[in-house]
Parts: sequence; structure tokens; C-alpha cells
Amino acid sequence: MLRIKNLNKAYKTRKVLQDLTFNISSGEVYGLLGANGAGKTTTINIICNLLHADNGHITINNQPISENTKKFIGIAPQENLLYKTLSCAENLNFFADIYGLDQQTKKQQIDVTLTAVNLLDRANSPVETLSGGMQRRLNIAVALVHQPQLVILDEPTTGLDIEARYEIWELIKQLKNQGLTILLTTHLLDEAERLCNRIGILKNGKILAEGSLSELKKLIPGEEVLVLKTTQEEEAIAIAEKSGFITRRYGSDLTFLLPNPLELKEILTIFDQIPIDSISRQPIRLEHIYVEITKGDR
Ligand SMILES: Nc1ncnc2c1ncn2[C@@H]1O[C@H](COP(=O)(O)OP(=O)(O)OP(=O)(O)O)[C@@H](O)[C@H]1O
Repeated sequence: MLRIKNLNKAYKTRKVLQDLTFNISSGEVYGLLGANGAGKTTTINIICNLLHADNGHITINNQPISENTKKFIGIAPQENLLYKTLSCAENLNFFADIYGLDQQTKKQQIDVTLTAVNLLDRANSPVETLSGGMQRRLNIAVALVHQPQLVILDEPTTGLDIEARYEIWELIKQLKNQGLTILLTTHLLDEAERLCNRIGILKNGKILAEGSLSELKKLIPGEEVLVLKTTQEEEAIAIAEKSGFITRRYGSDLTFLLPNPLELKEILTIFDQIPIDSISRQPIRLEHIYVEITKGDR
């Protein structure tokens, strides 16, 4: 549905997108994962025709991005785009008018989207009386009201408490189950892991790796992660490397990538010469993949 090929964008001499290439198929939730400044918002602004790339190709439904393709896209920006003194329904009415919905479709779509984001009972409440989580859900409703084919959610849970975050995740899962195509940008790895069919890891305006979680796992030289707490870290590293483990640090945690899964008994035998405060085996997660993939490109 969305095809992006060799997109480049620079602000003066600063290259922000460098041959950016990725596709999103219909019905897919694609996660664009990147740290602050990776180029996520710039990419979104180009997709929405708010910004022009210096060169490259970008199409939606095989049509080059233009004013005409705006109707295919719904965007929930990072900062809520809502009128605080207007009610939920009035906000949706305003945006539905911008998209040119007729009276009947508009009325119907306001009800449908308020129901989808679980705010029908707050239809007449002014936005300023809603919680932060509710406002974020309404911000997503604005993106849905004109029945777009592609919905862009730009860091939809940033700044929300965990309960509100769970509500947004549930909402995104529902939209996914309805077959909506979604581009989700986030720097929250567990968010991408939970919600996305495919993930692109973006750094300095380049996709460093892309695929489903299981495809990305194959890029990692390990089957399992071992987190070890010991007062004798140097000795632990020497022992581990002799056994073919790969040493990594995630924050202050001493961690090893194990090329093959081992029984805990076998692991304890390997480290039996040093004191161990704690040891835990974990499956490879997106967090580990992200660090592995981005570390060589810092
Ligand atoms: N109008 C601008 N003029 C100059 N530089 C800009 C402009 N907009 C963005 N940048 C720079 O381009 C880079 C990419 O920014 P962008 O906002 O696309 O990143 P992002 O991945 O969305 O980051 P964040 O998660 O912080 O929103 C950053 O280094 C940013 O400082």
C-alpha cells in the first residue's frame, strides 16, 4: 500500500533521511523504531505531504504522494491536535468537515469513531475535562474519522501512565484486528514488540534492519540471553568467552548471548569457580536486537 524508495532529506547540510526505503502492505502494522532524532517525524511529514523529500519515490495505492492522496491517510500526531474547549463530538465534526464528509456520513462516523475509542459516553464533554489517556484516544479518533486506508500513529503512548498506555495498546490491537493498515512510530521497544507485524529499525535516517520479530531475531548471534550478577565480573567474562558466549552490557547489566540454549544446571557448572549473586535466562527480545543492530552504527 505504501512504498518508500531511496528517500533523502536534508535540512541545510544535515542529512536527516538517507536512502530511506520500506514498504507497508495492506492490513499490516509496521513499527518504525528509532531514538529521538532518528527521522521518524520527518518521514511522517513527507508521507502526509507536509514536507517534500529532496529525492526518492513515495507512493500510496500506487499514486505519488500529493494533495490528492491526503484523504487516504489519517494522522495522530505526537502532540494532540485537539480544540480543548470543544467537545469530543465537536472536534470530530470539525475534522470531518475538513475531509469533506457529507452530513449523514459525518454523523455516522462520529458515532463509529467515538465507539471505537471508547468515548461515546463522553461525546459532549469538552476535551479539557478529559484525562490525558482519553485525550490521546480522541486524537486517534480524529485520525480515523474519514475512514483512511493508512493510519499513522506518531508515538501514541509517549507521556502516558501505564494504565492509559494499556488502553491505547488495546485500541491499536482492535484496529489491527479490523484490518486497518497502521504505521506506528515509537521508541518503546515493548510497544513495537506487542503490536507490530513488522518492524523497521531506523537510525540516522536509515533503516538498519527490518522484518518480523522472528526474522529480526535471526540477525542476532545468540539464541538466549543470560544476565549474571557477580562481584567477579572480569573472571565471569573470561569464563563465558571460553565457552563461546558473547559478552554484552545492557545498561549496567552484565549479559551474555548464548549461541545455543543451555540448561540452568549446565550454566551453573560453567560458572562454578566464581560467586554468583543472581543469574537469569531470558529469551531474545526486541531490546537485545535493537542494541545489537544499532551498536555498530553509533
Ligand atoms: N525543521 C528542521 N530544521 C532543521 N533540522 C530539523 C528540522 N526538523 C527536524 N530536524 C532534525 O532532523 C532530525 C530528525 O528529526 P525528526 O523529528 O524527524 O526525528 P524523530 O525520529 O521524529 O525524533 P523524535 O522522537 O524526537 O520526535 C533531528 O536531528 C532534528 O533535529
